[in-house]
Amino acid sequence: MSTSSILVWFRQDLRLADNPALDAALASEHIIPVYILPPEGEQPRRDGFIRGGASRWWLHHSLAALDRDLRALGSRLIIRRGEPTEVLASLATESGATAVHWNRRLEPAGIATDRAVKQSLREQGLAAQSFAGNYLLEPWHVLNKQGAPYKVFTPYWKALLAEGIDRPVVSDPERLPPVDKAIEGEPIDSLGLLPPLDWADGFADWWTPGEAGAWDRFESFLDDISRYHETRNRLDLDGTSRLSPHLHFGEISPRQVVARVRSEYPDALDEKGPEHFLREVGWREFGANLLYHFPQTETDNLDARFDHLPWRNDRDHIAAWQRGETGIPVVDAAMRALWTTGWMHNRARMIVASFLTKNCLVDWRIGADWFMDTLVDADLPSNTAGWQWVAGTGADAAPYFRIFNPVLQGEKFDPDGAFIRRWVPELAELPDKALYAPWEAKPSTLADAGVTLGETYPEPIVGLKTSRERALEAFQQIKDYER
Ligand SMILES: Cc1cc2nc3c(=O)[nH]c(=O)nc-3n(C[C@H](O)[C@H](O)[C@H](O)COP(=O)(O)OP(=O)(O)OC[C@H]3O[C@@H](n4cnc5c(N)ncnc54)[C@H](O)[C@@H]3O)c2cc1C
Repeated sequence: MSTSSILVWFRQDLRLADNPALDAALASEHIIPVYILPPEGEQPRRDGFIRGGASRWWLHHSLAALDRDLRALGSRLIIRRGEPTEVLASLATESGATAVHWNRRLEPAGIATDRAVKQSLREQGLAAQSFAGNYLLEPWHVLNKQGAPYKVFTPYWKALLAEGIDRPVVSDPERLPPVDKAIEGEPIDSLGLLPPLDWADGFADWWTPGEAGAWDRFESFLDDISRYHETRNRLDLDGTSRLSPHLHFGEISPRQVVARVRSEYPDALDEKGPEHFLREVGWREFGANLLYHFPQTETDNLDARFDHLPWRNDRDHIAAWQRGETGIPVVDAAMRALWTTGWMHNRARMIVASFLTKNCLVDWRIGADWFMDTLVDADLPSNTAGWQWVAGTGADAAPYFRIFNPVLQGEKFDPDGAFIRRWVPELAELPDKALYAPWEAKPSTLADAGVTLGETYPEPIVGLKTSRERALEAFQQIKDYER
C-alpha cells in the first residue's frame, strides 16, 4: 500500500462498484471522496440553464445514499461548493493529497470543466487522472471506416457490437480508509437542492435514489426482461426498467447492466427481450456519441433547413402542454404523470414531443428545456437527441412528415385506457370509444360520464387534422434549403 493520499472526485458516477476512478485509488493509504457543487451546478447548460428541480431532488438523495454507503465502509463524502479547480486545489493542500482521480463527463460543459481542472491541477504539481466510467465505450472509439462519427443508429449499434459491448467491470471495495477528521465538508441539506415547494414530495413514492435503489429496480426488472420487446411500448404497463435516472447519475454503470444481463442470458443478443433492452442501452451511447461529435446540437438543429422553420411558439399552447391541459387525453396524461413522478415513458415522450413540435409548431428547444427541468433522468445527450429525433431536426431523424396521431397512439399503446384514466381522472367514466378523442363523442356520452368539454376538461387546443396540415406546409417552405 502506498502512503500517498488521493482525492476521488465524484461527479455523475455516484456509486462505489465499477467505479474506475475509485478503484485506481484503492492502493493508496488515504482516500478522500469528494463531491463539488459548482456555483450554478455542474450541469451542462444552455444559456444559463441549471440542473432542474426534479434532477436536484434526485441529486440530494443520491448524495445522501453515497455518503451512507461510504460510511458503511469506513469513509465519508466530503461535500464542498465552488469552482472545481479551486476546491480540489484547496482540498489537496488541506489533506496533503498528491493526486486527483475522476470519471470523465462527455457533455460539452463537462469536457470543458475536465480540461480546465486537469490543466490547473497539473500546473500545481498534482497528478490528475481521468477514467472512463459512464459509458460502454467512449465516442472516439466508435467511428466508421473513414474515421468519421456515425449519425445513424443502426450502423452505430453494429459498430459498437463489433467493438464489443462486454466491457470489464471493476469490483466494489470492501473497506475504505477513514477520512481525517480535520477535513470538513458541507452538510447535504445546506446545498439547497430540495425544492422550496412540496411538489416533489411524491417522488419518494416512485424512486429510491442511490446504488442500492438502482440494483433493486434492475433486479426486479430482470424478472420481466424476456417480455421487454412486447411490453416496452405499452403506456399502461410497467414494462421498462426505469433505470434512466440511476444511469444518468451513475448509480449503476452501463457496463454493469450489460454484464448482469449477460450473466442471466449468455446469448442475450439472440433473445428478443434482452436484445431489445441492450439495444436501448445502445441508444444512450448513441446520444452521447452525437453530442460529443456534434456539440453544436445542444442548441442548434443538426439539419440546418430547420433554422428557417416558422415556429409559432404560442405561449398559451406551451402553458397548456406543460400543465397537461391540451384537451388531447394521452398527451395530458403523459404531461401530468411527468409532473407527479418526474419520469415519462419513452413512447409518451415521443407522443408529447411530436404534438408540441408539429401540431403546435413549438420549437423543440422549448420542450427540451421543460423536460430538463422536470425529469428526474434529465440527461443532456439523451434529451437533445430525443427531441431532435422527434422534431425531425436531428440525425437519423423521424422524417418531418411522420406526425404522430395522438388518438391512434393512445388506442394502440394504452388499449384499455388505464393510463389515461389514471392521470386524467376527470375522463375516467368515459367509455373506451370516447376516451381517446372526447371531442368526437356524442353529447349524451359525455354527459353520462360527467364530462363537459371546456369546463371539466379542455377542448383540444388545436385541431389534429388542421394542425397536421399546417406542419406539413411549414415543412414544404423549408425543404429546399441546404441541410
Ligand atoms: C423527447 C425525448 C426526450 C428524452 N429525454 C431523455 C432524458 O432526458 N434522459 C434520458 O435518460 N432519456 C431520455 N429519453 C430517452 C428515453 O425516453 C428514456 O431513456 C427512457 O424512457 C427511460 O426509461 P427506462 O429507463 O424505463 O428505459 P428502458 O426502456 O428500460 O431502457 C433502458 C435504458 O436505455 C436507455 N434508453 C432507452 N431508450 C433510450 C433512448 N431513446 N435514448 C437514449 N437512451 C435510451 C436509458 O438509459 C434507459 O434507462 C428521451 C426520449 C425522447 C423521445
